[in-house]
Amino acid sequence: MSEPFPANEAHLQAEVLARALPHMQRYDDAVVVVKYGGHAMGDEQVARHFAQDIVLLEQAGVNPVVVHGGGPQIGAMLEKLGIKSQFAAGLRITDKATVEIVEMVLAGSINKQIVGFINEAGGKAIGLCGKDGNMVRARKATRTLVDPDSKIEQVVDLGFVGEPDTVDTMVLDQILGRELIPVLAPVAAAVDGGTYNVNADTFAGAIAGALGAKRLLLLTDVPGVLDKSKTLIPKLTIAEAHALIADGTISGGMIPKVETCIYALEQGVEGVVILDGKVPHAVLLELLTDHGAGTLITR
Ligand SMILES: Nc1ncnc2c1ncn2[C@@H]1O[C@H](COP(=O)(O)OP(=O)(O)O)[C@@H](O)[C@H]1O
Ligand SMILES: CC(=O)N[C@@H](CCC(=O)OP(=O)(O)O)C(=O)O
Repeated sequence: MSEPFPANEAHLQAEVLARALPHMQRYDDAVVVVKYGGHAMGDEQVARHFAQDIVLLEQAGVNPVVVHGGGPQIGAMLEKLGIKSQFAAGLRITDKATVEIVEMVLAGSINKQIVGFINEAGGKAIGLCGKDGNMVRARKATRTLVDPDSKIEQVVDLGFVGEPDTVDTMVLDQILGRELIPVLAPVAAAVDGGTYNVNADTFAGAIAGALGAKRLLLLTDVPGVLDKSKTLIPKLTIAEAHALIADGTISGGMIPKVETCIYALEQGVEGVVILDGKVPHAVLLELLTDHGAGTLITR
């Protein structure tokens, strides 16, 4: 339990709660998918605040679904094991040895860590990955990249990197609305039974689309989408986002993030926000106060 406000500040707490009411009503019974990126997870105190936010949402009648990443944590484990890793278009080129580590780190240690934090905050979290109940089946992902010098297009083999092919929400439908909070690791089954490493943003977008989520929040380590002079862009349309990818303003890990936003919006998700997950209570700030944070992308 946190320290109570002194008596003279208690009215402030009541005021704050009352002001959150219209926001709570807006999201009553709605599904909100929150993607918690590996870079945003670094600080344990921030992770505890994140867990509190998720439990508070659930208490307020929202149905939060957490999808987590873990890119830096996978990188650290690969380095420990002496396995080299490379990225193309923001995606980790994943060989057989790497996909085993990816599954171990994502569906094992990180998933259970987040479940632990949410349960410590008084929630009832259930940790799953895309393989559970055949929730997410993936197909092999490919990317075509243009060589900056020769300008020749090259197809890059990303190995065991998958893109969601089908999403079966049966397991999530059983969980949601019953005070249980699903926490999902972005590992999926291949149609032939193997394992695919799926970018966590892409995974979150597919889940949000399949569930018809009202909001998708992507928590990362930057304030949102930044322009060339590193200033936050508060609002973007799909067309503007495409243009920023094409002119190179959006690069690296921000590419799958923004592509996910576009996909989720096209699937019917009402609004998608990219925001800084290292800000304490970033989720509550975005959903339950008048001050939106980060970059809101809309159709
Ligand atoms: N235009 C941009 N605005 C903000 N971040 C960008 C942009 N272009 C590239 N990035 C990079 O994308 C990173 C976020 O993606 P990523 O590292 O994959 O985060 P996460 O682990 O949270 O998914 C930022 O830290 C930044 O280095
Ligand atoms: C294919 C691919 O790139 N998969 C990611 C999965 C984890 C992830 O996406 O984590 P963040 O959200 O922290 O970046 C990876 O291997 O790093």
